[in-house]
Amino acid sequence: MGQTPAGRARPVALSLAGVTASHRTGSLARVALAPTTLEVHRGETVAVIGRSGAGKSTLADIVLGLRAPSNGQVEVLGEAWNSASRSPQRALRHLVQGVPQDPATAFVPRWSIRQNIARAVRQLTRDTNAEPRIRRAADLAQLDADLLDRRPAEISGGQAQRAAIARALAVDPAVLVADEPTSALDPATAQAVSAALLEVAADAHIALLLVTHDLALAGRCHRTITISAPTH
Ligand SMILES: Nc1ncnc2c1ncn2[C@@H]1O[C@H](COP(=O)(O)OP(=O)(O)OP(=O)(O)O)[C@@H](O)[C@H]1O
Repeated sequence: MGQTPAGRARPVALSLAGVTASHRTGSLARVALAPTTLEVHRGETVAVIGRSGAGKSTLADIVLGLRAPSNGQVEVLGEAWNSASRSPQRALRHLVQGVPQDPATAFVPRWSIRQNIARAVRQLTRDTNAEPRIRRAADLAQLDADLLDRRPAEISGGQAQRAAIARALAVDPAVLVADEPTSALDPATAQAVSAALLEVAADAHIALLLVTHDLALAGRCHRTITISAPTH
């Protein structure tokens, strides 16, 4: 258990120990992430900054379970989550959710936002009654409930990003990974969506890993870690 800045003890949601990654191009393996060790508690917001190419998105993908690390372990709520020899177990998948740069990638275009979120709930939890989860998640993400019956293309970019946050929240994650989630939005909308994300993490006791180039936004997180490009 650790102390959050609010002073309350909260469990560790995400733990990385000596995690590295390399990308293979043909026969050449190139180190993409220098050894990274990190703990994030429930309700804690951590900004991930660093130069272009330093490995921030690689780190985000490893935490999301989208790629395996070369070395080291990732644990979620104390359970083995991702390593070179163990990919994420299906039963734990709901625990780590992503908020993508482009919310369109989170949704099936021909379905309403409600149907999209209901599908995520069905696939990732055993809950057969998605509606209360959808309403709570929309409320937390500050998404107007009237927009739930529209298709992704029928809402604005900022609303779509709130819908993507709601989709992630509906399955009750312990960890949220947002990789430059507001880079496609105008400054005022980006500001509002970022504020909503930080509030969500606190309100739903979620560990937030926020990859950003925006130092002002990083300054509003509890903590910032800097990823440095690996030395070859
Ligand atoms: N699919 C890939 N195949 C080969 N190399 C890759 C691949 N994706 C990323 N890399 C390399 O891995 C390193 C880390 O890339 P990554 O995308 O994680 O950086 P980043 O810090 O997120 O950069 P940015 O801020 O520009 O988004 C870079 O050297 C990049 O060129």
